[in-house]
Amino acid sequence: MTLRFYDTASAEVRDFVPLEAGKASVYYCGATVQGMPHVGHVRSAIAFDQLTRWLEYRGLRVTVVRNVTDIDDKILAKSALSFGPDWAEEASAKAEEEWWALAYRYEQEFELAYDTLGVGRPSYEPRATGHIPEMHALIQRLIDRGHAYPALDDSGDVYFDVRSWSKYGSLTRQNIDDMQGAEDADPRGKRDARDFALWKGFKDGEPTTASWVSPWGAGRPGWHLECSAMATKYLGSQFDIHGGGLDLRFPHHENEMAQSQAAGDGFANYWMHNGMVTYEGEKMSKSVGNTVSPAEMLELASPRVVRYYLGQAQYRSILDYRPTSLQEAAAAVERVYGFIAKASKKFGGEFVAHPESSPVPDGFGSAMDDDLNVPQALGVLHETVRAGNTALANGDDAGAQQALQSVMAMTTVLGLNDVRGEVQENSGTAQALEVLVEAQLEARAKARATKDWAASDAIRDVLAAAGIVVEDGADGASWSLKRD
Ligand SMILES: Nc1ncnc2c1ncn2[C@@H]1O[C@H](COP(=O)(O)OP(=O)(O)OP(=O)(O)O)[C@@H](O)[C@H]1O
Ligand SMILES: [Zn+2]
Repeated sequence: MTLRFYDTASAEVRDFVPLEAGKASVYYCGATVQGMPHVGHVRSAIAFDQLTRWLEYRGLRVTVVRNVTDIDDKILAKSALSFGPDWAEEASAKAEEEWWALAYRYEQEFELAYDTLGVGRPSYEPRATGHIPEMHALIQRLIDRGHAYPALDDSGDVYFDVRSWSKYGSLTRQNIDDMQGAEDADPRGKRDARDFALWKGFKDGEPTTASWVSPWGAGRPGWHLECSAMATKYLGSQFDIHGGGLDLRFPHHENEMAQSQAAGDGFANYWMHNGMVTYEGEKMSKSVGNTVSPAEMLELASPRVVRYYLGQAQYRSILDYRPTSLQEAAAAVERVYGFIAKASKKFGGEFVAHPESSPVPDGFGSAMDDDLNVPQALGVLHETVRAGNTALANGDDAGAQQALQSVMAMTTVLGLNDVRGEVQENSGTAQALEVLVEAQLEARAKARATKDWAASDAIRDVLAAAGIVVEDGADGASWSLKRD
């Protein structure tokens, strides 16, 4: 079996051949921490979390770097607003908030959303502000090779010279003359309006804390440069996969690729881009104001349902948000976890204790190998659940146990068992709950045997109040946790 991914740079699905056998290095663009996360951001992180988990499942040792862009025009502008009369940010925001405090506050909101929804922590999460020397070194290499120049005016900026790099535009297959100008600086200081800022000279009125000394004068780095410097610092001058949302393909990734390759680095071998979460057809975006935050979605559904919903489409497709889609996801999760609960109660925790050591079905594996075809993989998951339920109903213990192990392996590799705030089927909490509820059900059975209906109903009410549903069947009472 071969892993294959769609590579945006070559516009084709390519066999994945890592630079170093048995290893994979992945960099994907993290958040510009200028505001609250929305579920579009989280979908991106879930897509690359699925990639990481799948590479690991296939036996690769994966190094993942996801940056935090903690210095940026938008962060400074938001902080400046907090000092000015127009301040009208979210009620929770403190007035007069320094840019670095604002960035850190939002960084933590992103971390909380990632953790709640089971996005594994990367191997490392560099902040742009911690890598200024590496950025200077990259600018210097570009100047030395004739691909960058200090601004022609006195702004103190340094620009990448797009005309000096013949491959400029190759990631997005654009002709340089058809491209828009870069809007990050006054065009009077540039050789070409498309030249983009590597370094932004300090301007009056900006906070001095957002300024670093450099050979070209005080200032701060440009966004594109930040990612190039951080990716190569940790993953080397050439690495396997660079990821991010499709909206970043141009100009961000085009510029990253141009400046890194012009500096002499091989840079990314594969470029992978997740599709957008849209709301009524339009990209969910802070600037459009059509966002749904993870916290809002988590009021409508449990973390596992939200994770399922955001991760169920193939990562390159558009996910158009409709509130009813959460109900469909909830029903799917209910089917899968209803089976896990029933079967693990019957066969005990050992069948779900080490899901990572059980293999996934072949059909699931080949779907994931094929550019992470999650919808097809989920088809196999649901088929296995159906087969497991049939086996349970027919008293086919071996078949049901096998289905249970497969289902645990599949849900684990999809990250559905790492969400926060759900009782994990294989945890000590689940086992303790099992013992306590069974004791209650035994007491209830005794009460019923002596026709003490008041006592039996009282036990049922206590369990119901704790969110436990009791069902009486031919084989006695069974219980389950009430789900969304
Ligand atoms: N609506 C969306 N759907 C899917 N991925 C998204 C969406 N919006 C942003 N992303 C991705 O999330 C990651 C972090 O994004 P970043 O902080 O740069 O946000 P952004 O694009 O500036 O968001 P916004 O447009 O809301 O300001 C990037 O990989 C980006 O492509
Ligand atoms: Zn980036």
